[in-house]
Amino acid sequence: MSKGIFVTGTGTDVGKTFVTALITRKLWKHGLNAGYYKPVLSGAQRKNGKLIPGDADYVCKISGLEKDPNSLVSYIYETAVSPHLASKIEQKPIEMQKIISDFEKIKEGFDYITVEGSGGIVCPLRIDDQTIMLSDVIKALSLDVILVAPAALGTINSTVLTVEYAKQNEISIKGIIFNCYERDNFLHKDNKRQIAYITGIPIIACVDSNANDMEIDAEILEKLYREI
Ligand SMILES: Nc1ncnc2c1ncn2[C@@H]1O[C@H](COP(=O)(O)OP(=O)(O)OP(=O)(O)O)[C@@H](O)[C@H]1O
Ligand SMILES: C[C@H](N)[C@H](N)CCCCCC(=O)O
Ligand SMILES: [Mg+2]
Repeated sequence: MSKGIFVTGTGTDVGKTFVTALITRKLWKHGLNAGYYKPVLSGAQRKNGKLIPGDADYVCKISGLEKDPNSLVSYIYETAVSPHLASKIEQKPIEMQKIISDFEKIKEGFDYITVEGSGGIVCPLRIDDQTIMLSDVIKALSLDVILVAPAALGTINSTVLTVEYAKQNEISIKGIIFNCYERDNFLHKDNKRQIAYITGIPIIACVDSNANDMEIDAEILEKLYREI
C-alpha cells in the first residue's frame, strides 16, 4: 500500500512547491520510489498554446522524478486566482470524485507520495451546493499533513491559526517546516521556539533561502513515512 503526506502552507507563495521538491528528493535519496500529486493548480503559464503545470514541473526537475508533470495534476487553470474562482471563470468545475480517483491511480505507482495543496488549508476549490475546501480534500485522501510556514515576522499568527483549524477538522499535522530560515536571525529562532511551544507540533526542518538540500533528521523522515 502506498503512503503519503499532504503538504499545505500558511498561505499561497510560502514555498510549498520549493519544500515539496526537496522532501521528494530526500525520499528518493532515502531509497523510496517517491511520487508527487497536485490536485488543483491555478495560475499556470501558457507556452505554445499549452498550459504548463509549473509546480509539478518544478518538483519533477528537482527531485529527479521522471514523469510527465501533466499526469500529476488533476485540474489546471490559467487564471491566477483561488481555484474556486478560476474554475468558475474557465468553466471547469472541480469534482472531489475525480481528485480521489486520480490520487488512487497515481499513488499506485509509488512507495510514497507527496501531495501539494493550493494556497492554505482553507483554500476553496468550489463554493456552491457542493462546496469543497482544501481541508475536505486532505480528509478525503486520508492523509496527514506537513505545514510549510515562513520563518519571518507574522508567522506566529498564521501558523497557529492553521494548526487550530486543522485540529478543529481532525487533521493531523505531523510537523512544521520553516522556510527561508536564517540561522543567525534572532526573530526566526524565536519564532521557531514559540510556535513549537504554542502548538505542540515539532518544527521538523528549517529550509534556507535558495537551499538545494533540506536538513532533516533521518529518524524524523523515517518516522514520517513509517507512521503513516
Ligand atoms: N527557500 C527558498 N529560497 C528561495 N526561493 C524560494 C524559497 N522558497 C520559495 N521560494 C520562491 O518563492 C516563490 C513561491 O514559492 P512556491 O512556488 O514554492 O510557493 P507555493 O506555496 O508552492 O505557492 P502556490 O500556493 O502557488 O502553490 C517561488 O518563486 C519560489 O521559487
Ligand atoms: C494563484 C496562486 N498562486 C495559487 N495557486 C492559489 C492561491 C489561492 C488562495 C486563496 C485564498 O486563500 O484566498
Ligand atoms: Mg506551489
